[in-house]
Formats: sequence, structure tokens, C-alpha cells
Amino acid sequence: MSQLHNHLAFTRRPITAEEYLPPIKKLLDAGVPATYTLEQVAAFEQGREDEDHPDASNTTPLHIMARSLPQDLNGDEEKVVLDIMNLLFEYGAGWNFLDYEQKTVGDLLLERGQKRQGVLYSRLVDAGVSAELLLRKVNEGEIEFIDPEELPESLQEASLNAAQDAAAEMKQEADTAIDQKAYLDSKLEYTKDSLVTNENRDGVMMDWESSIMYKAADSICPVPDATVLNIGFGMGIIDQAIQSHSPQKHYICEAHPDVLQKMKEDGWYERKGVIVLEGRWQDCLNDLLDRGDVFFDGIYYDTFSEHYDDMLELYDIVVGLLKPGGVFSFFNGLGADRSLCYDVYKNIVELDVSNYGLRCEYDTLSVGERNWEEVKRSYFNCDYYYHPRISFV
Ligand SMILES: C[S@@+](CC[C@H](N)C(=O)[O-])C[C@H]1O[C@@H](n2cnc3c(N)ncnc32)[C@H](O)[C@@H]1O
Repeated sequence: MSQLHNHLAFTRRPITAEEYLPPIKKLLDAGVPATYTLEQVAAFEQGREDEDHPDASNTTPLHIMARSLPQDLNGDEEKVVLDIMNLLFEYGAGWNFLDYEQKTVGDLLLERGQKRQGVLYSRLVDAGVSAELLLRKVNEGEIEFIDPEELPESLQEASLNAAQDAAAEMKQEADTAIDQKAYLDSKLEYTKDSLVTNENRDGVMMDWESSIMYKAADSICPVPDATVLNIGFGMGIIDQAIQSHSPQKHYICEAHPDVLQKMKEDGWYERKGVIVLEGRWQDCLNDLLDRGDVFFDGIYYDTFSEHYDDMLELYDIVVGLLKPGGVFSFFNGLGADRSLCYDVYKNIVELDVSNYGLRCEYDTLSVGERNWEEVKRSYFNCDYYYHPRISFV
């Protein structure tokens, strides 16, 4: 352990500002990176290069701090720990690294008895939200970088780390990105309880999501005889649920030819009140907007091989198509690989839709057994689900 790590192990109680803040700040000012990991210390001590492969763990000062938090932390001590977190973030600490046990700082805070709504966990989530929004601006080319040489020396390392993190994240994004065109060109297979891509066995839709779909249908059919739009048919689970509300008009937008074929075979084209919009929502919905005579009581969005950037585009359309009392919802798998990321994206959605005069409220549902045997990888790892219900304020 380095000196910085030692301070964060909280070996002296009570945790006071006088005892902890000055020495930590002194080390950071002296150039010890706020992202200095235990793995880097070990590599340094053994005289070898730190491993730089994507699977390498990063046990950061924040991890050590969270792991060492006393279970009986009192209110005064909590304020000091919050100040320490603020200091570490100010000097470039990252929010989403995984430690030697593949845990986030959020996992460790919760393990040490902190609450999701508590100040320490909330501070971590806020750091995640800021970092993601900053990254979005960087990707959109809206941010000019200052020459690192012009930064005070202590901040040069932090700036470099932040830039490296952003680059790593973008690389990972490029590696894992699923190409929508490739998806639409691929063959699909309906199995007993899922819809998968034939070759890659990507899970497009699985029936463990049924309770989520029924809940969503309740939200987007807020009035009798509703006019609703579902984007993405998949297994048609939500469309069945919507039908049980006897909507007056039920629009379904679907882009994949195999899914459209299945919809034909299953008689969806002939159902009373059902209007199928064949094609990508990006192409179909602007036509509806241009017509100016169709507005919805409810809109649901659940596609495949799209990203949060697509949802940002969709918000523009949703505000144009939703009736004043209407409800928009979507399948919320944003960041659901990890509980901390899921909380960060929960807040990001709230912030983004608020820019349109919309409010996002969440119901937390428990998620039961999921069987990933038929698919290549799991896409939802939390055992709870934040169901979003978005409406005009
Ligand atoms: C996860 S499934 C939807 C599952 C559905 N909610 C259900 O209850 O069964 C996603 C669906 O969105 C469709 N899709 C993907 N991208 C689309 C796009 N840009 N426009 C319209 N549909 C799209 C896919 O072909 C697939 O049928």
C-alpha cells in the first residue's frame, strides 16, 4: 500500500477533518494520482510494468476507502468521508473502476452498510453522471482540451488519466457495438421462450421480461380506448399486454423482416385497430410527425442493437407525438450489467427528459430467475428493475 492508500484505510477513529484531509491533500498536491491503484503499487514494488490489458483490475483509492468504511460510521465522520471523496474526484478519481474482486466502489459502499439514497453512494452516482455527460460532450466534439502542459503539475496526471479512461471507454464501445445494419441483415430464430440471432445467439428478447412488459402496458394505456405506439415487436409480449387493454388504435413499428413475417403469420396485420409501421422508427415516425394528425396516449420503446444516443434522438420525436396526458416508457436495460451503472443511467434519463419538460418516475420491480443458456451473454445483471414512467410535468 502507498501512503495515500494507508490514510484511506481509516485505521484511526474518529475520522476527523483535521486528521485525514490535510495529509491526503498533501499527497495529491505532490502528484500522487487519485487513481493510483494497488496493482500499480505491486507492479512498482516488483519492478515490473503494470499490466495494461482490459481485464486487469484497478483497486483505486476510492475502493480502499469504501472497503475500509467502519460499519458504525457516525454522521460527523460521514461528512469527512464525503469531503475525502470530493477531494479524490477533484483530483481525477474515476467512478467506475473494478477492483481485484471485480467490484465497483458502489458495490463496496453498499456492502459496508451505506444506503443507495445515502450521501456517499449518491456522491458516487453524481460523479458517474457528470463523467458520462462530459464524455458525451467530448464525443460530440463540444469540448476543447487545454494543453496539459498549461495545467498545474498535480492536475496533469489527473487530466491524462481522464483522457485515457475516455479513450478506453470509446475503444470498448467500438469493440462491443452491435451494428444495427448487421442485425437487420441477420437471420432470427424464435425458440420456445426467446428470440435470438441465428448465428451469434444474441438474445433479442426473452420471456423472463414478461412481467416487465405487462407492467409497461399498464403504464402506456393510461385511459380507456387509448391510442398507443409500440416500437419493437420482438416476441409481441407487450403487444399482447396492450391488446388486453382494448386500445382504440395500436400502432406497432418493427424493422426486422423475420419479425414482420412472424407478425403476418400470427395475424397481427388483420387485428382490429392494429396498424403496422414497417421499417425503422427513425424512418417511420417522422412521417407520422409530418402528418400532424396522430398523437399517442402511450409510447413504448424496446428495440435491439441501438444505444442511448438513439434514445436521445427519440426524445425529440416522443415530445412531438405524445398527448399532453400521455406516458412514454421503455425497456430499461441502460447500464444494467452493474448496479452502479444502472443507478447512474437512471439519473441521466431523468436529467435528459427534464430538458423536454418531461418527468421520469421509476417503480422498482423485482426481477426473478433468468436463464441465459440459450444466448451468448446476459444483458441484465441486476435483480431489480427500474420501470420508467415518463410524462409531461
Ligand atoms: C427486444 S425486442 C422487443 C420486444 C418486445 N418489447 C416484446 O415485448 O416482445 C426488439 C425489437 O425491436 C426491433 N427493432 C430493432 N431496431 C429497430 C428500429 N430501429 N426500428 C424498429 N424496430 C426495431 C427488433 O427487430 C426487435 O423485434
